[in-house]
Amino acid sequence: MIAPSLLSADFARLADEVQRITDADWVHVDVMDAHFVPNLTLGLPVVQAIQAVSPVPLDCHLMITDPERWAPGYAEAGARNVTVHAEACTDPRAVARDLRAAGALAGLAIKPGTPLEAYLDVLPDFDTLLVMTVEPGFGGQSFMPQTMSKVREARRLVDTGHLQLFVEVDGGINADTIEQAAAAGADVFVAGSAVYGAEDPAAAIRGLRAQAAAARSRS
Ligand SMILES: O=C(CO)[C@H](O)[C@H](O)COP(=O)(O)O
Repeated sequence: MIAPSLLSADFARLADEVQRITDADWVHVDVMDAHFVPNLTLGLPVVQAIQAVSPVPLDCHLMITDPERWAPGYAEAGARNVTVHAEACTDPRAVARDLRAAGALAGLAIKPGTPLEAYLDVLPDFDTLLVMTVEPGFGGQSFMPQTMSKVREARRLVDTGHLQLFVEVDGGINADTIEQAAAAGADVFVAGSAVYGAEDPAAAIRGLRAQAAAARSRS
């Protein structure tokens, strides 16, 4: 699945920007609070407005502190998937339970320096594992190949039946890096600049999806 990140879209024209990516599987919405990450983007009222006009399901990535308090609101707004950061949670299982009860898939994100092993016990309660392939906070950064060991391990756990979730990657995903992430076993690819920076976003989405599918079938 390809999930273009609105972080690279024109924030003054969000309704038009979601219409440019109707070929996408999810639209990725980065919520940043200038506290968990050193950047500030948008919050629930804007997500509600996007939800009302988006033909594509929303994938909300909450880079915020106190996700226990705020995350369920994004699920109640109708987002398909809501991801919280493991590093920000005091009780990840409780967040997952609340997200699912509100009708969303529950996602857990880990930063590049966070080991997967630290969260293996809670992952059965989640539907999505987001492996950050850059430090969260800004678009346009370089993909960190050292994060692929976590994607490979998550893929192995899914393929052997120990976990049942989507493996998502986010940060620096483009035509030069997507095959590496697909070969490692990712299912969902967030791409900001590679889609919204392209002359034809729809063609960019199709190209990335074809590259990922080919790399996955070769691996
Ligand atoms: O979560 C993010 C940053 O924290 C963004 O989704 C991500 O960086 C996408 O942008 P790009 O594809 O340009 O790297």
